[in-house]
Amino acid sequence: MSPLTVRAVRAYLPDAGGGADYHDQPAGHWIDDHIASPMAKYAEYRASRQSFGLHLLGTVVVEVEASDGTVGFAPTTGGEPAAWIVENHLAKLVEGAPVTELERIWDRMFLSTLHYGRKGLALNAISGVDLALWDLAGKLRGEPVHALLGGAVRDELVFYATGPRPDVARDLGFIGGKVPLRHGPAEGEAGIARTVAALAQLRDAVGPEFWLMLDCWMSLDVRHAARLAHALDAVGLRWLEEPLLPDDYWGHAALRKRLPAGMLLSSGEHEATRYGFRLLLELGAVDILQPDVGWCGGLTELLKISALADAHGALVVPHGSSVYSYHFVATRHNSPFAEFLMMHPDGTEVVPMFRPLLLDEPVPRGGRLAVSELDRPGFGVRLDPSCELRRPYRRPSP
Ligand SMILES: C[C@H](O)[C@H](O)[C@@H](O)[C@@H](O)C(=O)O
Ligand SMILES: [Mg+2]
Repeated sequence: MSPLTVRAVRAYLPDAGGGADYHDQPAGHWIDDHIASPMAKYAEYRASRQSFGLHLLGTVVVEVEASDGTVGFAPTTGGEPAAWIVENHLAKLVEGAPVTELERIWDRMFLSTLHYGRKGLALNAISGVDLALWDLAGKLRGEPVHALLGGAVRDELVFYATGPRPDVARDLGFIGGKVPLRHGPAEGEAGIARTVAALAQLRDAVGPEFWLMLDCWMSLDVRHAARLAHALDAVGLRWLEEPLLPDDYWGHAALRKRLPAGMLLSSGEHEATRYGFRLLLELGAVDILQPDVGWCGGLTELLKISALADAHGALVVPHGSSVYSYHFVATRHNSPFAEFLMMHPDGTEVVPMFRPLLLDEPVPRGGRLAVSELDRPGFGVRLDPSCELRRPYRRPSP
């Protein structure tokens, strides 16, 4: 019997916001409420990250159809430009390939886009195709992706929650709460004082044992980050996250040496491929790597990043990406917990992270998720038919 091949690759855009581009939310959502960013040095862009376009790309849904009609899919961030890359470039390299050749397909997608890729949008597009191929592989075998990855090393996943209410996260059973930094260097000492007061209040609310983390979303410089970290020493932060520009590997390494004892440094959600993460590891820049499986190159690349990190004794706790990272976390010894992004508008309820895109999207209950809840073929989720999709770069069927 001839091997199954990829018959078609398609890229769709949902008509609704949210989904994989979870920053694409209506006004008033906590995730766009005065959160520090590199653009906050410009006062007009300080109150909202949407004001400088953080939400503009939107979600892209990639489908890969096998020659027997089976379809795998995955969403990621990238919107219409990513759809163009998938339909007008990557599809040329993927259509006709045996569905089992994920490594060779990945290599061809990465090498053929080097002249405009390496990181960012092109790697988001490659990640979407790669994740859709893993979903297809599971569906063809009738196995959940975690089984294809060598099987679970734990029976349940435990989660920390990212959002504005770590007090609610604690009551919901999460192991920790990560809050966004709101005041960057442009707000000077007054900004530091406001952050210290807010975090001290949160520490009082959650008690001494509950993990508290601060996500700085690339907004600081080494000097300000070191000053802020020491001002927060009494709060007992578990880690300081992504304080500097992602390309400032050297700054991360210098800052890590200047943090208070016991405060870890995490980064990586805007990094891509084993090459970028190798630089973070070899410079001793981070304690915890946080690749996003929809942005770093997909699951095929995340496995390489994970093995490299493991050899360096670093943890890999993927940036919130719903089921697309849960199957991975379930199977990796150096991924002891996972992130859950609280996408409810005020962060007080657990709702599916990629809503309104998916059906059967599992969510933590009591801050935990049994691996058995992932035991459906592929990534175990379906597209919600009520979420309209359009295909802007439709090509004639092969
Ligand atoms: C909450 C943070 O500001 C980001 O919006 C979030 O997407 C990311 O940095 C995270 O770690 O979840
Ligand atoms: Mg982050």
